[in-house]
Amino acid sequence: MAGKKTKLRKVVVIGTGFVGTSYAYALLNQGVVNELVLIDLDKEKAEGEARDLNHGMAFGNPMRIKAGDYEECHNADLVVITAGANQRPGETRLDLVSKNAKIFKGIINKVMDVDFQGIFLVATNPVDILTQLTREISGLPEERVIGSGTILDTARFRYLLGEHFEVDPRNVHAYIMGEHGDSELPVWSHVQIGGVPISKYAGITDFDQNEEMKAIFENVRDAAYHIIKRKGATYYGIGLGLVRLTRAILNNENAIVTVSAYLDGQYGLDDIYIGVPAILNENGVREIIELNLNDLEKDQLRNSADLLKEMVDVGRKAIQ
Ligand SMILES: NC(=O)C1=CN([C@@H]2O[C@H](COP(=O)(O)OP(=O)(O)OC[C@H]3O[C@@H](n4cnc5c(N)ncnc54)[C@H](O)[C@@H]3O)[C@@H](O)[C@H]2O)C=CC1
Ligand SMILES: CC(=O)C(=O)O
Repeated sequence: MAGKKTKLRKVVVIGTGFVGTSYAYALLNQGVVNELVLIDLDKEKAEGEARDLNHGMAFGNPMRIKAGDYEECHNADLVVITAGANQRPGETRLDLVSKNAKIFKGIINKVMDVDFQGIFLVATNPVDILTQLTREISGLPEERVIGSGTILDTARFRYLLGEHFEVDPRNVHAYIMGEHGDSELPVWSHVQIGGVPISKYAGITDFDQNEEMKAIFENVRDAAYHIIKRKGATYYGIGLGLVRLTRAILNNENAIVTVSAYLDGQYGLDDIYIGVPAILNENGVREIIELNLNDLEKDQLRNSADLLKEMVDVGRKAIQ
């Protein structure tokens, strides 16, 4: 029967460690793509992961999964990068910058060598800095280079607020902005529960002084440390977050999500990738949502951006 040809949706994931394979597993369960190619420095690992995932196909969603090489990026819609070192207990994300910047230089050059025309989605830490370096190395337009940014932190914030107020986290609207890391900020001025501002819902006005609210934010900010101390790495949350972003992009959803996106004057910041709410669609970042932040939030965002700018320079020097 002649019919409308459906567009193939091909994703390549580079790095098949904890994060890359959690993403692949979540993709298989949610049926977002037609083809998934796994690339890793350790080719045997990528091959083993592809076989294992394929053996779940009868219970998941039909798609092609295989291990491959960089030429697969030529016609990919999306290249997701999860390759590189992760934090050891006590290490910050920023401690990884030089090591992972060098790994990224090699990876991005190999992807661009095969004339990649799609969108990069970066998860490797420090994610804001590696996203900026990905853009600089690849030369792609900024809207087509995206970092997972604070998508996970925002999900953690919504989850903890939902637990505290006994409301489904899907009905909690809240953002974490800034660095995906220790300098991030909770945007208390825009938290809403079912459309009701949190100050009205909870009867609290000074969130930064309230012990319970402070503890919620600290648990968000320090979540990775708490998990890494207990199990060595975090991966399920970000795996699902990356699928959320994949859907927003490949389904042309125009979804508002917090990602690391390029600022060119928004929030008074220039030439920086940082976590902000943005509208994502098949072209990448369509638009940055500019919230009316209060003075404290503006200061916190600027401090976070200043720190990231310094670390971008460290990353640039490492790959000169
Ligand atoms: N953005 C976020 O919210 C999150 C980011 N992460 C970050 O994701 C990254 C990956 O973490 P894990 O999967 O736990 O690490 P992992 O060590 O389990 O996996 C990393 C993989 O990268 C591969 N790799 C290393 N160099 C490579 C190269 N040049 N080319 C191709 N593959 C290469 C390794 O062989 C390994 O399979 C880390 O930087 C981690 O901090 C982790 C959790 C959340
Ligand atoms: C490791 C990391 O970046 C996280 O879990 O937030």
